[in-house]
Amino acid sequence: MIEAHALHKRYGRLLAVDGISFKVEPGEVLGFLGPNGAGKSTTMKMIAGFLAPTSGSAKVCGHDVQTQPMGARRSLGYLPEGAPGYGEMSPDGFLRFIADVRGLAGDRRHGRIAAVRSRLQLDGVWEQPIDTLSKGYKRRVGLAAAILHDPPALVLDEPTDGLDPNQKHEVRTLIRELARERTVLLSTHILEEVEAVCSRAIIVARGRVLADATPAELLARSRYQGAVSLLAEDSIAARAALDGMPGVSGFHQEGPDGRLYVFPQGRPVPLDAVGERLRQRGVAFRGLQPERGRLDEVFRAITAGEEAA
Ligand SMILES: Nc1ncnc2c1ncn2[C@@H]1O[C@H](COP(=O)(O)OP(=O)(O)OP(=O)(O)O)[C@@H](O)[C@H]1O
Repeated sequence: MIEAHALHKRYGRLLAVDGISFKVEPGEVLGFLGPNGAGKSTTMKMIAGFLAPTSGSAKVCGHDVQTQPMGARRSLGYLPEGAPGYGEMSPDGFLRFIADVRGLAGDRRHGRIAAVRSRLQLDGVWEQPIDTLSKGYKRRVGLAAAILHDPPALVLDEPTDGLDPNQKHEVRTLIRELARERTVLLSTHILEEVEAVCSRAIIVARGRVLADATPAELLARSRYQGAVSLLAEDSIAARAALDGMPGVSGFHQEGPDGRLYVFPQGRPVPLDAVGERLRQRGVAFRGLQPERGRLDEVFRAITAGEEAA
């Protein structure tokens, strides 16, 4: 379990974190989401014990990060933003170094290094300087270091930032696997990541929590949820045909192909009835489909006007 209680962090005149509280239970992947400068990294550094809070506290598996740092550090794996330091070292040297820092010795040390080498598929680059690895492999080395001591809780700061789509997919699959037996807090500003790996998301801006919900609950706030969309040969005729239809609240046309969105009123727009009505009125159309809602729109609505100065 990871807990934050009224965390505050002040940098001079800037209150970067302004009373953030949450709990992450085992088996949960909590996405920490927010615009640039929202206070995500600062919060994660306070949970990881790299930065002292101005006030408030954090606990990892019941250990207070400030007053019981040894217990908290033992229980937590932390992936900082960007690439691992010590770029001149190979994954082999770096992970042996981390094992020393973590106080791993004997069979356990040997076993854990072999376990992360295999789990993160580092065989092919084991002796290569980290500086010369691709971003995807660098991130794998960072994750290997974070889980080397087999901690029950993980804090991952933007784990897929800067990776190409294949590497993103690979790291997300790994996170989902790791999360099965752990508590995971990850920060991101990539909305698709929330849907791909998170069981819950907290949206922060200017150091405050603005929303705490499951991805499905967030999607339910989208005006696109329950809408249908279609490509009409004559979209003015399509609008005229559907205008006033029960359950339809309005229209919006967008995108390079001029897709027409039909918004719901109360309950989802009935897809079949829309198709039937267009056919009856002789309006040619294709690509009629239901819409599931858009996280980007919900995120924008929640954080509008909340960018850091
Ligand atoms: N050491 C520091 N000294 C002064 N200000 C800082 C320091 N570290 C961060 N800040 C400021 O605190 C605010 C929060 O920064 P933080 O890095 O926590 O945000 P973030 O949500 O992680 O942003 P990003 O998505 O860009 O990484 C920003 O305005 C940032 O400029």
